[in-house]
Amino acid sequence: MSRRASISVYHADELPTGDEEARRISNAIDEELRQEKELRKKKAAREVKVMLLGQAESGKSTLQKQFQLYYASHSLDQERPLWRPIVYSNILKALRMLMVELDRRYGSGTEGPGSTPASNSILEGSPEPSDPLSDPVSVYPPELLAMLPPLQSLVDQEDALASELSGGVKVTGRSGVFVRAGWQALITPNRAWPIADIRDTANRPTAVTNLVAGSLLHAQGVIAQFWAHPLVRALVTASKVRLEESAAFFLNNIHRIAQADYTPSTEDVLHVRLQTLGVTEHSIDIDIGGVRFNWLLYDVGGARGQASTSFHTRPSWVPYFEDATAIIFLAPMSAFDQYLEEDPRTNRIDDSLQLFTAICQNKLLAKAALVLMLNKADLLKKKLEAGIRVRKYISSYGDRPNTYEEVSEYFRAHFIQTHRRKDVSHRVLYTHFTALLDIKATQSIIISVGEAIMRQHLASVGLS
Ligand SMILES: Nc1nc2c(ncn2[C@@H]2O[C@H](COP(=O)(O)OP(=O)(O)OP(=O)(O)O)[C@@H](O)[C@H]2O)c(=O)[nH]1
Ligand SMILES: [Mg+2]
Repeated sequence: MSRRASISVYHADELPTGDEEARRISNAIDEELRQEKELRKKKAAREVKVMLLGQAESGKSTLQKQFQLYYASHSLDQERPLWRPIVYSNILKALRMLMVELDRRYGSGTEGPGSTPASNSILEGSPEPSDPLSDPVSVYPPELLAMLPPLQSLVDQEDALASELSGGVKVTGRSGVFVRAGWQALITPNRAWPIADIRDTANRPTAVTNLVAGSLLHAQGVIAQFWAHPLVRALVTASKVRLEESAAFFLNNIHRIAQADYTPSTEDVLHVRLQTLGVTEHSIDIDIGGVRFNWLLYDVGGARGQASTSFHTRPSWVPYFEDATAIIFLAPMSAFDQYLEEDPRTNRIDDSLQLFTAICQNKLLAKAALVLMLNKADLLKKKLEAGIRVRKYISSYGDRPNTYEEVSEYFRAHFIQTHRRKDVSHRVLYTHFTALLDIKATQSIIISVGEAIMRQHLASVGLS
C-alpha cells in the first residue's frame, strides 16, 4: 500500500479558538481587498480615457474646448476671463509678424520697424505682374510709417506678456510661443510630462495683462487703420506672412476686444491659438442614462519632437495610455498647401498620414477605438474657392476636379486605405468631416462620436 504525503489544514470554521482573532483579522483583510478591487473596477468602468492626437494646429485643443462647451459649459464660462491675455497675445504676435515683414520690404532690414527707411531698398525677387506688392516703392508709405511707433510700443510688450502667462518660463527658440500658465507647477515625479490647465492660472499676476489692455484701448484706431491698409491687406492676401489662422478674426474684431471690460466670447475662446506643450489632461463628468462617467481627455501637443509625434523616437509615454478607450485623430485638410514649420520640406497632409500610420501600427494602442476627424473643412472650401489648386502641391491628385467634394473624398480615401493596410487590430474606423469653429455642426458630431466611444467602453468593461 503506497503512502501519500499530505498536509493537514483547518477549515476556517475549525480553527482552534486561540486563533479566532487571527481568523477575524484575515477575513477582514480579505473583505477589504475584495471591496477595494470592486471599487477599482467600478472606478475604471466609470472612467473613459480619450486621447486627442494629430500634428500641430490640427485642432486638438479646439476639440477639447468643444467637448467642454457641450458637456461642461459652466466651466468654460468660468475660464472665459483667463483667455483674455491669450487673445491679446495672439493680436500682438500678428502685429509683430506684419511689422517685421513690412520692415523687411521697406525698412533697412537691420533696424526695427519704425526706423528711418533705407533710401533705396527695392523689393526682393522679380515682381509678378499681378502682384499688388510689385510696385517698386523704396520707402514706407508715410501714412504707414506714422502708425509704427504706437504699434511698436504695443508689440514691445509681447515678451513680458508671454512671460507673465507662462509664469516666467521661457520657451527657448520659439518667440511668442508659450505654454498654458501653471503647467510647470504640475510636473510631479510621477508624471513624465507637463500637465497644463488654464484653471491653474487663477492666481497668477495680471499686471502686464492690464498694461496691454490699456495700450490696446489706446491704440485700437491705429490697429484698425493698419489692418485695413492696402499694403497690409496685400501682404495677407498674397500669403507673404504666415499669420496664424486666428489673427484675422481677432484683428477684424479689434474694437470689441480693445474695450476695457472685454471678456472673451465663446467664439473668441475657440479661435484662440495657444500651442500645447506636452500632454494636458482635462476631466469632464458626463451623465449618460443617469450614470455619471468621468471622461479624461488627453490633449497631446502636436509639434514635431513633442509627445504626439514621437511614436518613432520617444514612445515612453505611450504605455500610460495602454488602457485608453479611444483615440481621436485630427487631420487638417486645409493644410495641403502648407509645409511643417519644424521641417519645411514635409507637406502637412503627408505628415498627417505618416503620423496616422504610426498610430494604426502601435500595438500598445491597439485596443482603443479609432475616430478620424478630417478637420478645417471650412478653410479647405475657402482655399479651393480662391483657386488654390491641390495638384500643385500633391502631384498624385492629377486631373481630378478641384472641388471640395472631390478633394475631401480623396483625402478621406487615403486615410481609409492607410487604416486598412496598417491597422494592427483591424478595428472599425469612424470618420467625420469637421469644421471645429462651427459650434452647431461640431456639437452633433460630438454626440455621435461620444456614443460610439461609450459603446466601445461599455463593451470593454463588460457592461454592455
Ligand atoms: N477655420 C478653422 N480653424 C480651426 C479649426 N479647428 C481649429 N482651428 C483653429 O486652428 C488653430 C489651431 O488649433 P488648436 O486646437 O490650437 O491646434 P492643436 O492641434 O491643439 O495644436 P498644438 O497644440 O500645437 O498641437 C486655432 O486657432 C483654432 O481656432 C477649423 O475647423 N476651422
Ligand atoms: Mg493644442
